[in-house]
Amino acid sequence: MITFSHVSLVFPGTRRATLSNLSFEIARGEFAFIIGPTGSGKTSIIRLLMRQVEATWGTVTVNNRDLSRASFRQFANHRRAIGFMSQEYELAYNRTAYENVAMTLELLGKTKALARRVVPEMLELVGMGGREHHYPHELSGIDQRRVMAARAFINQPLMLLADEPTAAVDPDSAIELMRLFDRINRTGTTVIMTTTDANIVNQMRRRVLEVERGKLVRDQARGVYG
Ligand SMILES: Nc1ncnc2c1ncn2[C@@H]1O[C@H](COP(=O)(O)OP(=O)(O)OP(=O)(O)O)[C@@H](O)[C@H]1O
Repeated sequence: MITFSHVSLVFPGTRRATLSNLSFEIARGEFAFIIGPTGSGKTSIIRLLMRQVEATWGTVTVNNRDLSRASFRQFANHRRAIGFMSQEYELAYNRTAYENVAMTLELLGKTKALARRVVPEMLELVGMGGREHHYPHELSGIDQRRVMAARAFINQPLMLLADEPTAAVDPDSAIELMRLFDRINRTGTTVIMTTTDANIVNQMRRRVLEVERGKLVRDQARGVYG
């Protein structure tokens, strides 16, 4: 589903390559952690997948389509197939949990009737059933992340990209969030997640891609943090 083929990324005005000659494949339905120290290039991999940045050399292919050659329409379809969750608390503060999740559907031009049917189901799935009408400030950090996950997943994307989603979450809550990601993964969605949290990587035992100074130094099935 995803192929990085000899991908290098050099940001304009910088001397050192942020990513150097990265090659790997991720199959549909996989769950992969991207680990590595701060500044190693984890977020840049996610940004390449979203085509927020383009490879300087090499190709990033998703579903046999070279992202750098995608037409505007193909790019729009590509972005619709991605659910994204960052490490920021980024719910709209003046909207309820329900409205925050329904917003994704609204942006995609879906009807309110559809939202009324699927949003409560999704909030139930992430463990927020009965709290649809709570505002973000009334929710704990972990519950806000649950709503963020619901928002990223409501469109049933082919892949869920998460950039350090457990940052600033206590260890128990981080594990809970991982159970949720596991549940999402079991529906067939490919999950790719950056993290520096050894505990969750060691508990989940999923594929581990380790980057160090922009190079892929380890690709291990059922890996540990190391
Ligand atoms: N737009 C940019 N212009 C120049 N350099 C950049 C840009 N974006 C990222 N970098 C550099 O690329 C390197 C890798 O950054 P990246 O955010 O991918 O690392 P990371 O592993 O995700 O780090 P963190 O754990 O801190 O998020 C860093 O040295 C960063 O300063």
